[in-house]
Amino acid sequence: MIEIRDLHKSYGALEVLKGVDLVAERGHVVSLIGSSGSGKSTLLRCANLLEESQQGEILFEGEPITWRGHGLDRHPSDRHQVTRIRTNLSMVFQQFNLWSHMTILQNVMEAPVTVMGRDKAEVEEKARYYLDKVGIGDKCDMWPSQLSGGQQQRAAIARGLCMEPRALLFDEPTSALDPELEQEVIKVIKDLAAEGRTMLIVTHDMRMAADISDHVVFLHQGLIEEEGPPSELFGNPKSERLKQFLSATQSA
Ligand SMILES: Nc1ncnc2c1ncn2[C@@H]1O[C@H](COP(=O)(O)OP(=O)(O)OP(=O)(O)O)[C@@H](O)[C@H]1O
Repeated sequence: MIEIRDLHKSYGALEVLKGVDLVAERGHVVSLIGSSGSGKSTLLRCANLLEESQQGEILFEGEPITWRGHGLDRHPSDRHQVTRIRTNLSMVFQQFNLWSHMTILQNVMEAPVTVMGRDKAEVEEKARYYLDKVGIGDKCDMWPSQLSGGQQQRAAIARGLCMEPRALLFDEPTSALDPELEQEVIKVIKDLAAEGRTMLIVTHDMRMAADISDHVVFLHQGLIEEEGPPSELFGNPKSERLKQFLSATQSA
C-alpha cells in the first residue's frame, strides 16, 4: 500500500502539489489523470524519491519514505535507503532511458546485479522470463536502437519488473504504443496487480484509465479535485472541472 498524506511540493516559487492525500491499496491499480501541468509526474517523482517534497508524508507499506532536508542521495546511509526504496517502488518512465551501450538483456539485468548485488545467473533467468512476459523474449541480444518505440517501452517495463518491486510507478506507460501493443502492456499491468503489486499510473489515456484502474484520481492544479472508481469518475463525474476535462479529452 502507498499512502500519501498532505504532500506539498514547490519548484522555487511555483507551488505544484498543494496538499495531496492519496491511498493506493496493495494489488490495486490507481490512475492519476488531469491536465498538463497539474502535478501528476511530480507526484510520482516524489514517491520514487526523485524529488524532495517540502511538507507531508509518503508511506510505503507503513514505512515513511519521505525525503527532506539534506538533498537526495548525498549521505552514504541515505543512498542505501534510497536504493532500497527504489527497488521496492520501481518507476517506469515516459522516456525509456535504456542504456544505449548495453543489449536489452544487459539493460534489464543491470540494476539487480550491480545495484542490488543479486546472483547474476538467477537474475539472467528472471530477466529472460520478464522479457518473455512482455513479448520481447527474442530481442535479448539486440541494442535498444534496434527496437521500435513500443518494444523499448516493454523492455523498460521488464527492467522495472526484474527488480521484483512490490509497487510500480508508471509515467505514461502506453504513450508510444499502437493500440495492439497498448493492450499487451495493459494486460501485463493487470497481471502484475493480480499478483499483489501496487500500481500507480500517470496517464492521458482515459480509455486505458477506465479499463485498467481500481481507483482514479483527478488532479487539478496540485490538488485532488475528485476521485473514485472508474465507473463513477467517468460515468458520473461530479465536479464541473472534471466534466470539462473529460469532454475536452473526448473531443481531442
Ligand atoms: N524540475 C522542475 N523544475 C521546475 N518546474 C518544474 C520541474 N518539473 C516540473 N515542473 C513544473 O511543475 C508543474 C507540474 O509538472 P508535472 O510534470 O508534474 O505535470 P503533469 O501533470 O505530469 O503534466 P503532463 O501531463 O504535461 O506531463 C509544471 O508547471 C512544470 O513546468
